[in-house]
Amino acid sequence: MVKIRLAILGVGLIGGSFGLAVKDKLGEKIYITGATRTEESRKSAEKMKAVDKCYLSNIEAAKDADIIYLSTPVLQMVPIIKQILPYLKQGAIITDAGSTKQYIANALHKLLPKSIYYVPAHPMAGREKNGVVAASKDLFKNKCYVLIRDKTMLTPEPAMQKIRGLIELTGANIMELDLARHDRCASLISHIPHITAAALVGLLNRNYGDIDDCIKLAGGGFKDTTRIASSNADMWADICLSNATAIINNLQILQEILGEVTAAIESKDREKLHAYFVNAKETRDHILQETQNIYEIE
Ligand SMILES: NC(=O)c1ccc[n+]([C@@H]2O[C@H](COP(=O)([O-])OP(=O)(O)OC[C@H]3O[C@@H](n4cnc5c(N)ncnc54)[C@H](O)[C@@H]3O)[C@@H](O)[C@H]2O)c1
Ligand SMILES: O=C(O)C(=O)C[C@]1(C(=O)O)C=C[C@@H](O)C=C1
Repeated sequence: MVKIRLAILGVGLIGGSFGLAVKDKLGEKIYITGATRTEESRKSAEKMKAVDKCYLSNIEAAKDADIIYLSTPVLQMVPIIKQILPYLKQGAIITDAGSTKQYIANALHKLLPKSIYYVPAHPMAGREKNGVVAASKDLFKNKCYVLIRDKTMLTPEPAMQKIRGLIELTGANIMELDLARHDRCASLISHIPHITAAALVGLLNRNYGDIDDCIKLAGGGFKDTTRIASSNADMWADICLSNATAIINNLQILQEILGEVTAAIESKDREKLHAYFVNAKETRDHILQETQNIYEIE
């Protein structure tokens, strides 16, 4: 039986969940190697059966692989490719789960020989917990998984289809986007919300004298808007630096919006404040209606 050989570099929440999902569907038809940085996570990855064999070396994990799945923080990915490139098989396909896409794609465009292919992708699913112990085979089920198709990329169609086929095994809904649109949209729908959630917690920190009473007061509002502030700092620092233009642009717009609200409160402009909340409610209700299927499943 011909086995697909998959290497997952960075077996954490996302890499571990991907391993569990494809192993669940392919069983003995796939052999999965993994790489982690610590002995503890190496052992956990094997114990959870997210991979068949886990190494503390990216080269060991990647050298015989047909497909390489990168799931480390974004800024680790290019150095890892440089490290493993001399050991990769001809025809190997690299894909990644990074939350930003232009930075990695531009770097790999310059780096990869014609015989190694790159298919950028991004699962729009996750949790505020990290590490393989938080992984689950159903993490991507019914969630959006972006596959990048971009005219600047020379990826052959069979390589695209191979990665599409693997992603389909996770039960995700695949959506195609180009690089620039992906990074713009991800900044709005994911990156700015994370930065803002952290800012709400930062605001509390700046009023530290009141923190005990604030926590006693906390209802759903704080919890609902700050769950994602518990996410992995390593991952988010890399996302901010690798999608800087879109993030800075949208943060400036957000500051303008907050400036308008501040001015409306200062000038006691009730009509403006009312319109601010009406617009937000209408837009969010519309979004919920559009994405009803996703929310019903949850
Ligand atoms: N968490 C989410 O919600 C989410 C969702 C979609 C995509 N992503 C992206 O997926 C990637 C992984 O995120 P995660 O949430 O799984 O993080 P994680 O911390 O759970 O896992 C990352 C793993 O990579 C390992 N690692 C880091 N540097 C390494 C290196 N140089 N060599 C080998 N292993 C290394 C870490 O030890 C860890 O096991 C990131 O690029 C992130 O942007 C995250
Ligand atoms: O649900 C969560 O905890 C997430 O934050 C997941 C989330 C998101 O913003 O939606 C976070 C980053 C990823 O790149 C993709 C998905």
